[in-house]
Amino acid sequence: MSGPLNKLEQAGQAVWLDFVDRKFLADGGLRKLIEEDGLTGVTSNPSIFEKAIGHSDAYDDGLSEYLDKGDSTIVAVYESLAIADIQAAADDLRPVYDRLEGKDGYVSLEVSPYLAQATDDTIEEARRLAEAVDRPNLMVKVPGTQEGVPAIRQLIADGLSINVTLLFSRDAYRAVAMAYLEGLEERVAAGQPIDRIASVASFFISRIDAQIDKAIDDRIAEGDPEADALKAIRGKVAIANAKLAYQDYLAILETDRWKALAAKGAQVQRLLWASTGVKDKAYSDVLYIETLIGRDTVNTMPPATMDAFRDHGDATAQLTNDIADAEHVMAEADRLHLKLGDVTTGLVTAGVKLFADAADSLLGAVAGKRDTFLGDKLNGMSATLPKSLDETVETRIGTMRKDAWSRRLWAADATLWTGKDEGKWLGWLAAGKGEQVEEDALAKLAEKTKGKADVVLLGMGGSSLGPEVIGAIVPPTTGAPRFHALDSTDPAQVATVAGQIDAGNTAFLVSSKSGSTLEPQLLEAYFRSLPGADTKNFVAVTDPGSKLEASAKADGFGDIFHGDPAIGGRYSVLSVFGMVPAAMMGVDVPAFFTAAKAMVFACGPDSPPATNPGMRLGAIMGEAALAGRDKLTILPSPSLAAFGSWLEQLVAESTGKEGKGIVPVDLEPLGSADSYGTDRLFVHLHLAGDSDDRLESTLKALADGGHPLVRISVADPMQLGQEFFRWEMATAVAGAIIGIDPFDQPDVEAAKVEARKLVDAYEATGALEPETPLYDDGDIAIFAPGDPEFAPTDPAVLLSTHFASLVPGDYAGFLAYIERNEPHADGIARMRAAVRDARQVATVAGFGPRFLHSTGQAYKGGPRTGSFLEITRTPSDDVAVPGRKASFGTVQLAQARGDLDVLVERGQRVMRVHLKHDAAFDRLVDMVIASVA
Ligand SMILES: O=P(O)(O)OC[C@H]1O[C@](O)(CO)[C@@H](O)[C@@H]1O
Ligand SMILES: O=C[C@H](O)[C@H](O)COP(=O)(O)O
Repeated sequence: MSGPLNKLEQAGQAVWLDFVDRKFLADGGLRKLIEEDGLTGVTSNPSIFEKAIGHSDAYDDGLSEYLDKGDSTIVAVYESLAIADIQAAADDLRPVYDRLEGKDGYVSLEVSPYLAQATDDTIEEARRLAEAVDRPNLMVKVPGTQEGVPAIRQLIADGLSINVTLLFSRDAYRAVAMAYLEGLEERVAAGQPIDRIASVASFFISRIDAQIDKAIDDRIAEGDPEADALKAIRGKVAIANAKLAYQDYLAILETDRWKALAAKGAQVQRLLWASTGVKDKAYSDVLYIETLIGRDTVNTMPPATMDAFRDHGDATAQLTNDIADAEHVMAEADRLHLKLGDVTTGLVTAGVKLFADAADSLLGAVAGKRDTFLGDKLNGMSATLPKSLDETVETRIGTMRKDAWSRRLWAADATLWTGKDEGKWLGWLAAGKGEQVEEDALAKLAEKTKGKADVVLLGMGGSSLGPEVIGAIVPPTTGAPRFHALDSTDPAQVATVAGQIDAGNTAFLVSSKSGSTLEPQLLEAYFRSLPGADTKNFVAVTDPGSKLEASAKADGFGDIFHGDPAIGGRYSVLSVFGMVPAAMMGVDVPAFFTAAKAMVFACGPDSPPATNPGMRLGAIMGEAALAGRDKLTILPSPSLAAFGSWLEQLVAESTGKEGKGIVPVDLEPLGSADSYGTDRLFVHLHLAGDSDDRLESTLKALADGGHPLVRISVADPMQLGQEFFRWEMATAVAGAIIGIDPFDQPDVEAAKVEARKLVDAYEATGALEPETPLYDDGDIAIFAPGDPEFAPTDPAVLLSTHFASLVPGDYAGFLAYIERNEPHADGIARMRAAVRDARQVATVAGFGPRFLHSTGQAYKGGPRTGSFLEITRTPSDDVAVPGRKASFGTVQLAQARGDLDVLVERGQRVMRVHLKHDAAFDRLVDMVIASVA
């Protein structure tokens, strides 16, 4: 053969192809080039794979095969495809490699561009890729950044063949040339062979001209007096730079250091001309080939450039011609202040970014294909947002991608948030993969619990809400015990649960991360005192070293499970705090995690924000909050109604602080679309099979009316774990956008301190501190200690004044320290609907003390837009706490008063209505509804 491409070989230059594509390989395209054009190598980069994989369906068969395994990360999927191509190309080139005894015949695969600034990670990744590709004619491509240089030295010393990429300056080239020599010297010193180690230094051409030429054009357009001199070097700087780099190469060959290595069989590190497709169409399409032909060099050509050279290239060697001219061009560039140094430095950063962008886009494309493949095994999500919110969300997603939020979140980078200790609180990421629980131990516990009639969980907030939601939504196996979560000091509620069980045939679960929360302590004392209760049937779930762990051990609990201290309570549902109760209530935990995995991987570090369901939802929540839509209104389909009580703790306690945050609105009765203000973000969670016509038509009306609406679809209740994980990620992301630490709860302790003070005083004196009501008729009493504006008067006036202060953007809260039962929930719902419709404000409600460990943080620390009606009552049948003077009823009242004091202190509006007997509740409901009518 004697075409121009073949002639390059005679001039000492190797022809490589800067392109990979599955179909091209499968069709024998590469073998044809090897046979007909004398091609001896192939290069790839993230942009090349992005074009190949991201924009064609040629890879879909391979993709399905991989995705079938179920637990592949997106990077693993991408790598499997890329590696298969690289192996195929390496196999095509293997005869060349063998014939040339390892001097050529290489295929290059680049390390992740995300690692270009990390030496150790680059080393690790290069070793891993070399092992995975498992071909002697692989060159691992490593960026020649400052951090890349020591990695290159190490990898050469390891015995890998390395293609150093992203070289733009002679200084950078000389640094990697030295790293190559050092790596070889290290091997020689260790008595290892060096003759099969190949390396190329990829020196980029066209990207330099693209920058310099643009600067020249701008200067000429501005009327620069040096226009002629500038024009004279247009399109010449990159070539001159490369020619001089080649002179540097020749100089290295003259050193004794090199000669010593050569004597041991070392191969030269060839300069490879990369980026040789012309970017300025005004230039000859073979400009960056013809000018750079010389001995022991490589030119890697994009297919079009290769075709052009085959067609009309001139293979005369010119690389060492006109060196003085090259020096003159460089001197002129310097004199004309074209700042080549800055350009080449900038190109390295831009080059890393460009490849990272391509990788993001590629991973996004793979993620999209993966989602399609998974179908409804991955819970779906769609959003209808008003235009301005949609734009800010997309802009945010763009900056999140550029700033690598997916990777940084998984890498526990606290600078995503406030830069404090957030990095220590990300154990929930691993928990999502099931890494925090031991399935065998749970299976044993499930077996042990099977024979019991009931399981009663005693715990608060993060230690009870997740299990309660699982119990309400996920179907247990048949014959499993009934499950009760008790998170109250309300005497009636305690008595209700006690009345439903036989303590001798019940498994009790005392659940507290800190192991020092008051309520589970009191409840444990109470249930252990019931006839038939046996501590062997008690299980503790707590963090290692807690007070609960010590007492459970001392008291002979049947089992103790340890939580992960790197997980905060509200993020703990996929750890033992959710999974121990799940196992006890008969949920198939391994199957639950298998179903959850699809979301965990979809939200993985390699899933760019646009295709990362947790990140996208977090961006919507965060941006909506910043735009004043800070009331996250949860509208589930009937079977998912319970989900909100877990979600509201996560969102409220995580984001509601420093006067900022998101106020979750759960279980608010559905209103007409026009009863909602512009401070709402609606989220509809839908379980397949559920239907609710009124809800559906309201959702449609909301979206049509310009309200933001996120719709989430869950195909199967076993996929509930996906929602736990999605929302954890989303909340962490929303926290980052809002600018707070989503893992602390700075305002929760204050109410506990106030309640403790009152209880301690009670234990000492036998009475709670007296208070003076504004109104008392023997049925109800009203207090408003925080507001001096209130004078003793008629209750109707007090209530209407209280609600009259609500303006759009505010929210009304009903904090009810009474039994959580249906009649109470109904009454509260009626009051909420009346206030919402009358004042066009969001309404929230919580039963105390349950909500104190959940949404209470946001009510105290979040936006100061709340106006609360606290409801307390004198219980008709109080329940004593064994070993204490204070009864459950007294403790509950102390908690309510402590809560009120702190709300007042934090500048929220609050009025308290005390019911002197249970029947007064209905009267209160009527009075509230009348007060806003
Ligand atoms: O599991 P623990 O330590 O008993 O805490 C229960 C709940 O109380 C809180 O600390 C709030 O008081 C929550 O964050 C937590 O989920
Ligand atoms: O190794 C090859 C390089 O990655 C490639 O030549 C870069 O070319 P570009 O500047 O056209 O992206």
